[in-house]
Amino acid sequence: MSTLHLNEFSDSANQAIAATRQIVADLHAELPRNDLVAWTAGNVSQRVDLGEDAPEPVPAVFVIKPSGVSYDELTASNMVVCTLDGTKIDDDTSTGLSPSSDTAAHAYVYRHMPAVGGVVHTHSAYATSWAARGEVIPCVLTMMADEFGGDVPVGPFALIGDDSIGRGIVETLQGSRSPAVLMDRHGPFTIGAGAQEAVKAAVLCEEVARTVHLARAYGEPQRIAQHQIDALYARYQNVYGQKDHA
Ligand SMILES: O=C(CO)[C@@H](O)[C@H](O)COP(=O)(O)O
Repeated sequence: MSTLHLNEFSDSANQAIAATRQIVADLHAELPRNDLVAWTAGNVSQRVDLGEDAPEPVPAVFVIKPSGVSYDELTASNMVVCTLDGTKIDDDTSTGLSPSSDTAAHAYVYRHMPAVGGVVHTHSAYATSWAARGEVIPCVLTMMADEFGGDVPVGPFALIGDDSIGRGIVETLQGSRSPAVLMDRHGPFTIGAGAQEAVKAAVLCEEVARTVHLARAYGEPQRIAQHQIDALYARYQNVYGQKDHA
């Protein structure tokens, strides 16, 4: 198939893509702000559903950062637009501006988890130290029950560059309440309804990785009973926060 260009999409699709490029560029600033990344090693993406405006066979695209570019230099105009097979479209960025090296993993998640609208990857220090040991973070804090609905699971060891990481994320998170997976000896990947929710999960994943690590330095924290985890999860997911307020 020849390279798609943005001008093949409808006006409303272009507006949705432009808005998403701004959202994804802005959310990348949260990674260094929350101390989740070193240098350029972390990325955020968000799906754009094109609905009835889709030029067949492209029902959705996603927006992700270019690889290896400083967070300070990320703007809406250098966010890369890809089809769900991970191919960059002609998106008015330079042809030399390659998407993140984790693009194939994000694309695999979008293809296999239709409810997921945002994906984040970081190498945040404490979560990555659990990943380095291949150790599940046990649900010993109410915040974990709230956000993750249980333990933060570990996914398989997988090499970067093809579908392997994406397959590991999907295998681990499909059917799980957790929006975070610690990929074995790599680091955390998080998902959400949109990129903002996935960034939130990345921030909270690092927070619970840090606090459980600190707790274990002085003792053996106890896992919360399953019925209490279920009650906390139900309350946080359904009652916490403001109604009709992002
Ligand atoms: O884990 C790795 C590399 O080992 C990746 O997560 C990269 O560190 C992400 O960098 P970008 O290509 O997104 O800039």
